[in-house]
Amino acid sequence: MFSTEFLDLPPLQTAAGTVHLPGSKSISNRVLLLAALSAGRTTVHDLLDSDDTRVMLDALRQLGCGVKRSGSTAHITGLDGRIAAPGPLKLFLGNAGTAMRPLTAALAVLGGDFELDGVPRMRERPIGDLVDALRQLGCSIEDLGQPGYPPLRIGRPQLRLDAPIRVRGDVSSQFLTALLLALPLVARQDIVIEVVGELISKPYVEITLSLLARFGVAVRREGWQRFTLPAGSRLQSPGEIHVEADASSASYFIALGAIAATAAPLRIEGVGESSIQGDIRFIDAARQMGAEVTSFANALEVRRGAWPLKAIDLDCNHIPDAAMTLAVMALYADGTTTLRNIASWRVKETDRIAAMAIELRKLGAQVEEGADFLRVAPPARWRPAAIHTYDDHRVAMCFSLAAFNPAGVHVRILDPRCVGKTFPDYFEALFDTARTDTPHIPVICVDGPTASGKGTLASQLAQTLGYHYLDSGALYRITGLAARRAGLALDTAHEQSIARLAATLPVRFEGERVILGGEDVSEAIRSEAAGMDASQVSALPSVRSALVELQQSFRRLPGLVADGRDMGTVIFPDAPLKVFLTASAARRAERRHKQLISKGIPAKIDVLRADLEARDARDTQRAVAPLKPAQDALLLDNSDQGIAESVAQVLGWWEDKQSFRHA
Ligand SMILES: Nc1ncnc2c1ncn2[C@@H]1O[C@H](COP(=O)(O)OP(=O)(O)OP(=O)(O)O)[C@@H](O)[C@H]1O
Ligand SMILES: Nc1ccn([C@H]2C[C@H](O)[C@@H](COP(=O)(O)O)O2)c(=O)n1
Repeated sequence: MFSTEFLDLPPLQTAAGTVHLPGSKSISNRVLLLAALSAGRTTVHDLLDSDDTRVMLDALRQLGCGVKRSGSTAHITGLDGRIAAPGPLKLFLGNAGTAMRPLTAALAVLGGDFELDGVPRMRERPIGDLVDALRQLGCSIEDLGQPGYPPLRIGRPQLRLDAPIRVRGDVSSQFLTALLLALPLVARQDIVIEVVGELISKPYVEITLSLLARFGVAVRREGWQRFTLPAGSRLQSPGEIHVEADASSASYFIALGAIAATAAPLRIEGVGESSIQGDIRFIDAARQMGAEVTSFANALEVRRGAWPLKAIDLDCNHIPDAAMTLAVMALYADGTTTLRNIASWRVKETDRIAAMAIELRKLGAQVEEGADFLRVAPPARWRPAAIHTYDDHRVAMCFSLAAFNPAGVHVRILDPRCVGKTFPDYFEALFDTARTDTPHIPVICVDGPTASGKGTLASQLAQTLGYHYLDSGALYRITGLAARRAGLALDTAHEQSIARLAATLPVRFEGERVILGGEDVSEAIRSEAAGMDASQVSALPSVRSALVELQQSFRRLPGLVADGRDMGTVIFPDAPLKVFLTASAARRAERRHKQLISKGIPAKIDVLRADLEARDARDTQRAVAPLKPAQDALLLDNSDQGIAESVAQVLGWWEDKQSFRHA
């Protein structure tokens, strides 16, 4: 997952390959709660691992439920309708509506002493209609803050089950879902639920009914107005259950295929058109806009059909979450798109109608918003934009698709980590399937003499920007080590043999570790002697040529920070930012001395200084790719600068080259 403050998306052009979708959030959290409340042990396969499922699992553990996880499988030992830890207990449910609403209902009918709360936005998400329904039933629920919103305190109920329970269905279908999931716990007699108002997001209620059936409870439904839980209903574990991949998450890749899969279809693994999730009907909307979608049992293939996409006017009540993706597809349409009946967007993770309108306008679109609709006309002129994401995963994911704009303007996604709610590796999946010409992939080069702090600076830049990192010196160090181990003298007489070694290095980078032929050589290549050997082999032209392609292969989306001696002059001459980092020899010797001593390696400062000056001399005087600043490099002497200052300086230079409008 990208945990950076922002993520810059360079212009993206096409898409291809296969994406494997994570499990559905809606199904995962329903299944977890049902498994926890039921009798027996349930093994849940393909469970989504995300912020929302984590808060649900934590809450279930606190309630005394047995939870064991291994990878995407969870083993839940159910409570069989009795809470092992009836409180007092405080449950923190983040911003997970799929945890807050059903847990409120389940705990309220079972009774105990519980306080349920979440992040500040959760305190703005209404729950009053559910609380009203539960109070009709005789549940004890106290508003601890603003009435009708979390936090809530739950006490012991005095249940009255004979009269129908009336619940509003026109604000959120989660209120009805919460009652349906909780009431089998107390179905000593038939329990009737009546929906007041037009029920929205019906497909989500269908998911609830179908999962209840898997747990042995057959709800009788009369239209979408009346639901009966038969007397004697009891939640019973099905033993094993598989979570379908998330159909709402599929929408970003269906849209990606429609916008950018020009040569071959994009394959989406995990859901097919027969999914039980309502958002799968996003496919119909995408087809209307021009996508060519083929469905398989558990996969989809999508490619671009009509281009530009066709503008649509659509009632989106049945696909409330996925419909946000349509708003971004509308940027690529041949006219104005109208998305109707989306009032529920206003009470989601953020006010999504307002958020989408503001951010789409930043890109240059003409947008009109109403209480329950959004109208989007594509930009006459695209503008680069920094997209505010409002701690809303869907805003972040759908706006990433704006990076395919034909004007090639850059898009910055602020707080990309918010995708952790449902699709932690969303951006990784996007970068695996998006394609762009290599020159579009940004590279920051940091060249300079030894111990100037290149590695420190470059790796911190990469971390801050979410870019890949290339320590090119490590490749010469590994080559030197491999040559020594092969018994080769590091001289021109052995140049071809060493070059052959370099071209076929069995090297792997695992985070900070360097693995050569299965052996961890991370420490071995860091010695001063290995640095000298690297300097020697790096003076051999054939060795340098042998390593060019490998170094250039590190240039991958979303970008690269590379450090070395010739990054800006030879390997990435088109890099948009080149930094030549220096510090006085005295200061560099001091730093190296400190570095070695801190690792328990004895060293003498004057010897280190002589060594690094010898290395500087060889690196700058060699015939091929000598150490020197590229013509367009910015010089940074950090002799009197700390690390943070150097990093801030270079980030400032990088920022000056960007053209984002900040919100
Ligand atoms: N601006 C700075 N101020 C003080 N110390 C620094 C600064 N930059 C780096 N250092 C320290 O100097 C030491 C050498 O830094 P680093 O390993 O990044 O240098 P390098 O240029 O990559 O060296 P080499 O080319 O030999 O790999 C490290 O201990 C690092 O923490
Ligand atoms: N792009 C590069 C990187 C490194 N070298 C050579 C010269 C250095 O002395 C040696 C070790 O590099 P370090 O790990 O200290 O950065 O490798 C080079 O020629 N070109």
